[in-house]
Amino acid sequence: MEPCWSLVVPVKRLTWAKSRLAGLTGPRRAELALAMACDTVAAALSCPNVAAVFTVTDDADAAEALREVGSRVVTGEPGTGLNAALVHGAAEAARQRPGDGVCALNADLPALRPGELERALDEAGGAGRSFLPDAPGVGTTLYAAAPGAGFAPGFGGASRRRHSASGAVELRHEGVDTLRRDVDTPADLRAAAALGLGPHTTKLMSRLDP
Ligand SMILES: Nc1nc2c(ncn2[C@@H]2O[C@H](COP(=O)(O)OP(=O)(O)OP(=O)(O)O)[C@@H](O)[C@H]2O)c(=O)[nH]1
Ligand SMILES: C=C(OP(=O)(O)O)C(=O)O
Repeated sequence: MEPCWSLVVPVKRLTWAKSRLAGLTGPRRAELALAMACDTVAAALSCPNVAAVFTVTDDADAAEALREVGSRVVTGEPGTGLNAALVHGAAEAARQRPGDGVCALNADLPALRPGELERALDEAGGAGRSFLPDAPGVGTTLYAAAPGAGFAPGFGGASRRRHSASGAVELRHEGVDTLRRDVDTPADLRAAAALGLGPHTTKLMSRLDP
């Protein structure tokens, strides 16, 4: 099958990222945020229906590493938060790959398996605008706009309810555990580890103090 999705993956400046993990990793928090982003991007790029991954970041260190794993880095976001950064990335994706569906994917999915993303995107292709709630069922890990559908993400806080109220279709929950398993807290990281972390995060975790 021809790849038909452009993914937009937002990566916050590393010094501000993953504040809820500060207690676990101390000064390694930024490295952990970047390792999880690299695993997310690498898994997404292995997905047969993903044509390109656009990472949106104004962090120079993150940009270098994210380029190395194969993403196209988009800089110059407005600086007004996550949804504005996603819209900025989606505009660049549409410029470079007109005709693709555009899908926002959080960068904190270190256990992501390409087959799960492939299945969700296949379903999203027939749904106009769609989304997948995170594992706790409050937030969102993926928001997709099929070709021709408007891209209007509403991430932040209780975004599952917001996306649902906007008329976006909630995708099936079955068989997509790694796609829903975002990592904000130490407990989330343990849950992701139980699913199987990607190589960047695994390598970093092995260096962290017990
Ligand atoms: N480019 C960009 N990415 C963002 C921004 N805010 C959040 N993100 C990204 O959006 C996704 C979800 O982010 P959050 O969970 O809200 O923030 P976080 O830094 O991951 O974690 P906390 O500090 O614990 O809130 C992650 O991939 C972040 O890197 C932003 O303003 N710009
Ligand atoms: C921004 C979101 O992610 P998180 O739960 O990681 O803050 C969200 O779920 O809308």
